[in-house]
Amino acid sequence: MGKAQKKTGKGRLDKYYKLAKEQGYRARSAFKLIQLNKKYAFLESARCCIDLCAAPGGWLQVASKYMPTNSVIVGVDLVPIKPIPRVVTFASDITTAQCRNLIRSEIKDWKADVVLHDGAPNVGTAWIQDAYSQSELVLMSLKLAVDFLIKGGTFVTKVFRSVDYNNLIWVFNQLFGKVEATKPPSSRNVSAEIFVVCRDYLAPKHIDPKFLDPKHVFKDISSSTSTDKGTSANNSQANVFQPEKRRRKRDGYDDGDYTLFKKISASDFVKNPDPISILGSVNKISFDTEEEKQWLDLDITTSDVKANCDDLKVLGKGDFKALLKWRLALREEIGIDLKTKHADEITETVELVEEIDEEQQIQEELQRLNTEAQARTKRERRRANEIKTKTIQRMQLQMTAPLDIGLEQNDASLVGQEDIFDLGNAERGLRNKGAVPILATDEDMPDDEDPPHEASGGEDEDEDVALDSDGEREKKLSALEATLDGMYESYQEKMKERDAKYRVQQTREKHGRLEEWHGITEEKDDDDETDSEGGWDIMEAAKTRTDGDSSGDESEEESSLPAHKRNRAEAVDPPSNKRRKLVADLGDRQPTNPATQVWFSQDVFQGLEDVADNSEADEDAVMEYVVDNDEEEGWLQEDTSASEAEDKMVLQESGDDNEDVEMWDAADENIDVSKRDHIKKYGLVTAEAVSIAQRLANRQTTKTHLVNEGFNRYSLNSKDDLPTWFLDDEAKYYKANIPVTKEAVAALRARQRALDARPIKKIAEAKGRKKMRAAQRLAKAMKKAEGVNATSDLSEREKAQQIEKLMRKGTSKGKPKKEVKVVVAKGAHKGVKGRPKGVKGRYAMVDARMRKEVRAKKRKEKASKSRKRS
Ligand SMILES: C[S@@+](CC[C@H](N)C(=O)[O-])C[C@H]1O[C@@H](n2cnc3c(N)ncnc32)[C@H](O)[C@@H]1O
Repeated sequence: MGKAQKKTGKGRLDKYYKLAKEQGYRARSAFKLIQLNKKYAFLESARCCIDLCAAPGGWLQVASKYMPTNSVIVGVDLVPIKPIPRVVTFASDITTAQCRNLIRSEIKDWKADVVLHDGAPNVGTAWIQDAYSQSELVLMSLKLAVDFLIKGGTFVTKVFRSVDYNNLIWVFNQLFGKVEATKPPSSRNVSAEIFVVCRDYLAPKHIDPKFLDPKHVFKDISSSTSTDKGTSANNSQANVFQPEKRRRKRDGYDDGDYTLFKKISASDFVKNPDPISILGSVNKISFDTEEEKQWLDLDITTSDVKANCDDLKVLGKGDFKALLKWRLALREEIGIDLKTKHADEITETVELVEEIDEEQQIQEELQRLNTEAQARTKRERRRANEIKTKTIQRMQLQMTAPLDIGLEQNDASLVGQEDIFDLGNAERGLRNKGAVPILATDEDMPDDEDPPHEASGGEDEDEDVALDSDGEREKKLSALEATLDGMYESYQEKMKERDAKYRVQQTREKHGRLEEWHGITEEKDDDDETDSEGGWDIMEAAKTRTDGDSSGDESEEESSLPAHKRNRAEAVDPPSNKRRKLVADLGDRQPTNPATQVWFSQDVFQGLEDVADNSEADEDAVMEYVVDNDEEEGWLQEDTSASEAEDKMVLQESGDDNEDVEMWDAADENIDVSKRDHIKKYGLVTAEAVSIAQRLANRQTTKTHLVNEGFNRYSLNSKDDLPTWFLDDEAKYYKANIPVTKEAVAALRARQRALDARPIKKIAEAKGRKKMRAAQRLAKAMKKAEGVNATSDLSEREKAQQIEKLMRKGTSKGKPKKEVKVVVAKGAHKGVKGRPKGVKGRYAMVDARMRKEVRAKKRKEKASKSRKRS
């Protein structure tokens, strides 16, 4: 789980949570409705919508956004819902007649085109009031829906896969033309919730009340559950002893426990008197406590047992038996059960074993190994199948809204799949790839610890003798340069780490260079090996590294080299000084990694090669990696924002219809076009560029003149084989000085100011709220003033005074914020918990440093004010 993800509550702060925050939705569930609507498109044409169980209002926000203006939207929940523009809400229990009457009075004789229900009992603050179970709530919502829905209308409801699921679906099918159950991508995988979209309401003249009566709808199941308590255990037994053949009685999930994943601690499993039902009902046996971890080190806990404990849902009969045996052995080991074998019995067994002839032993051993291997392959195959099914399911459910940003990355069911396209890993992989030749070069070198320039005195002596003096000097020189380069790079690294200013400068420089850089110039290197590396390789490498965690090893290996060797190695093939363009044709390469194979074995990828052969357009099915680095100009993406400019690697998946994504093709590279595109999008962004443009516009210069100016002593320098530090220095100081005009700088500043002044959405909303409150205050004051004016008890003078007072209040800025006393947590206040002594009213404990910061801020403000005045 990533850092940003909250550890508790199913990692609540997932991408949809963040997206919801970003887009101003009150609940992440809003995306479920967006995705459902994307698939079934019921909101766009709806004129009236009723949302049952609507708090906090995420779905209402979506409805109000997607439904036509002037449509009627009504939201009901046990808890009050904060106002939403164009939406009427009230607090009521959807299972009551009062709720029905409220809706009726709201929509009058209209009929609803859509009825939504996302209710869940025991959710929200009013959970105590929830008397109904989820399924009953669904039925209640259906009862309301059939009352208000128009013929052909749509009812969307959330159901959980429980014992009642099939009965509910059956009822839906009686009342609607089309009933589909679906799980939108934003619905968490661990949740057993499913959304049923019932379309084409049949609007029968008479509906048998039994259809909507929980007693009748859920009768069968409840009777079976009450009489069949034993079957649940039997079912567990069946799960364990006939995992392949079993016909599970799909009881669904326990009420209130709608998670798909169940875990039990090893001690619970070992100590529980009914291990079989545990094996049949949980997904994993975990070893968390110290004692349990010690059990992992015991001989009886073989690697097979560990693997089996990890995922019980994929085990076969033999595996379950092995687990039960292990449990018995462990119980004996830890003294829960008495040892059954006496010492003499054991001796006897040993003697017996000795008697068995050797060949038979080998046969048995072979057979055992075979069975084990078979079981393992079977397990692997089953796992692969499961992964494949889940992937396909996800792809089917995946909708192409921009919000569907990928699949859940933390889903354990997609092991391996998520990191195929993990850019971070790929980047690391690439770096490590770059390191491979480095290490290889090092290994090829004589196995001594001497620095390169001293190597000639070691085992290389014979070779050195053969060298003429020039060659020798050259060799020494290049070795020296390599060392220098390495040292320079590590110096830069250290500077970067230490000096914040330097970092800012670097970033600025990078940004500065962004403008100067016009696309990807193919830097064809002599080093074919690196150039021929495709994006595929990188992905593969990244994947392998993640799997085997070898990246750490390699980098460790690298860092374990002596410093001078490392430096030399980097100098031999300085990966950080190259921008590589890696184009991988998917058709050319065969994935070797099983996870990758699973990914590409999906139906959607079938026939890709054929199509690629036939159509030129499909060459776009190429993944393009562009690797950049700190020293070189940044990657010129569409967005030049600081964070993106700092991204070192960008993966683009291009397609004909995707105009947003530019395809950088080495063969079809057109610097001018990309430059023009960039200018079109962002305008001129450097003072130099604006100055030149002004000169051109004012006819102070001509195109030919500019072209001629481009050929100068700065542009014709060959940069081949020059050390990095020298090139860096040159980039800083050795460049043509293009004159900039005051106007150009002013124009750019003005543009930046305009950009800065553009309020972000939140600010705009806050301003809107403020305005609305001010208007409300004024309206209230005016109403009161009218009242005062109308009274006959007051004299005209008193009336005027009161009205003036009221209007002053109405136009004031609202209640002044209560002053918060700042208490610095030092001296007597240090470490004080609760209210510090002698402090009255609202207070805030602050760090001493914070006060300094506040003072510094005030000082700065004061200074800037006085500067403005003068
Ligand atoms: C998952 S939330 C709904 C979220 C909502 N769709 C949204 O997007 O903001 C479930 C809601 O059902 C409400 N609820 C549960 N039982 C209810 C009942 N009997 N009547 C009305 N609302 C109920 C809860 O108060 C809770 O707010």
